[in-house]
Amino acid sequence: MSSPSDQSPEPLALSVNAGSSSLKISLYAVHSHEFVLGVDPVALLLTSSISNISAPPAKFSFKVANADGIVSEQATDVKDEPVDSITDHASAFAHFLDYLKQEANIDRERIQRICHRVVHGGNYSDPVIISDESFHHIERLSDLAPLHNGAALSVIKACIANIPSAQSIAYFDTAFHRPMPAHISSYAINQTIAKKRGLKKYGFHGLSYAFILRSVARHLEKLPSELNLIVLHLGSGASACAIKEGKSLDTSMGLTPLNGLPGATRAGAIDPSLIFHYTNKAGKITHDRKSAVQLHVTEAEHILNTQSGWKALTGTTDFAQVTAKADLSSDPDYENNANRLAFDLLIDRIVDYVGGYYLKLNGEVDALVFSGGIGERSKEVRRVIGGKMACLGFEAVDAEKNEGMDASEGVVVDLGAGRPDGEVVGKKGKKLLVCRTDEQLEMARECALAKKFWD
Ligand SMILES: Nc1ncnc2c1ncn2[C@@H]1O[C@H](COP(=O)(O)OP(=O)(O)O)[C@@H](O)[C@H]1O
Ligand SMILES: CC(=O)OP(=O)(O)O
Ligand SMILES: [Mg+2]
Repeated sequence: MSSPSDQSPEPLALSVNAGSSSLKISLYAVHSHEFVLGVDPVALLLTSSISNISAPPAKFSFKVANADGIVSEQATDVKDEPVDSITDHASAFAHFLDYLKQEANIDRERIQRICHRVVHGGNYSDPVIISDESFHHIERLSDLAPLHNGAALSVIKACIANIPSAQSIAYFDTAFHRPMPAHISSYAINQTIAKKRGLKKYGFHGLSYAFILRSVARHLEKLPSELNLIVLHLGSGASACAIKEGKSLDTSMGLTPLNGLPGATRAGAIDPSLIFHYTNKAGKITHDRKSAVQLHVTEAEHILNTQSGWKALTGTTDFAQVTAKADLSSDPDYENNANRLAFDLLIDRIVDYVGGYYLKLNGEVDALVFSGGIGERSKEVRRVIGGKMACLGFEAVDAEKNEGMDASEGVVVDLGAGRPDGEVVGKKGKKLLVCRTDEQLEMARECALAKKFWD
């Protein structure tokens, strides 16, 4: 096991990203609190991920960065080690802390700030220091993000207990979407009830979209406020976002992260009446004993959040396996190949959003960006979606760049091969990009630059 190269007395910031089926944790040295264009105020020391938390055995990875803050694909630390003792986000974090203590030469006392990705922040628009009040605010929103907020709170509790020297700060996925105009974020329901109960589109994956916007702006040498993008964040939970002049215009998730694109265990958008025909217990409250907080979710929400998506269609939550068995080179046989049905269904739903967002942006789109585990790794999804974009004037997918994506370097990779008519788009727009999103870095960066959190 290599040791982190950082032995300087700079403060450290830990960033924790509790996803629906994963926990991703990165540790950074904080170099500066000043904004300098193109320079990161933090440097990565190590990163760890625990995946498959909802489809055991969970898999643990732990990698130490080199002196340039880069984790190479060849890093020899732990990779995808199955760990039976990990059954939820709290035990995943405990495993990480044990590992940090035993294997990495890090003094926990040096960790001064811990940034937590909290998926639902309601009307909070800025990050908040964890206090009794903010903790309870996040707890009250747990029913609106049943796979997420409780998991984040369990890790926040573990940090308060095990790293008492550090201050915990919550960063919200919903914050990025606060600028959405009311005619887009409102549902066509009674507005008195909607306002009283906060029933509107909040949108999620906002930390990822903020990171992608900044990274693509850097890549295209433009200001974020000059960019119109359609971004696909395709992971265990999947969403799309239309970004207009650097602000969220629309996104596919809604009041909760259930709406929109289907995911590993989530149905995505359905006719809301469907669930009452699926089960006659739809309205019954279920008590999820595994959840770290008391959840009041209905059987309907339980089924649509945890018993649907790729898991229901194919039996696996891993889209790589779905793709491998989809037999993409033959005509579809949906009756006999559930994997092909799942693959084509995802493509169909992505096309719905991309087409709609293209019109909402008046066809003025700088780039379509793929991100998340599926967007960054599935050459098949990128090839098929990329192919469909050509009719809108996007560059064609360069097959070699697309196939070689895993081995390529950089945060943003351009897949474009010029227009089919031979015109090379260059910096004019309608590019096909992949962005290796990093919610942990987004939080650590924002934290380092927020002087109010360091006074
Ligand atoms: N080569 C691949 N092809 C298609 N999908 C992949 C591939 N590798 C990983 N994935 C998918 O990416 C998902 C994880 O995405 P990620 O964004 O890391 O998840 P999370 O939502 O937990 O943060 C996995 O569940 C798997 O379905
Ligand atoms: C909001 C959401 O679904 O997040 P994740 O994909 O990390 O589960
Ligand atoms: Mg995620």
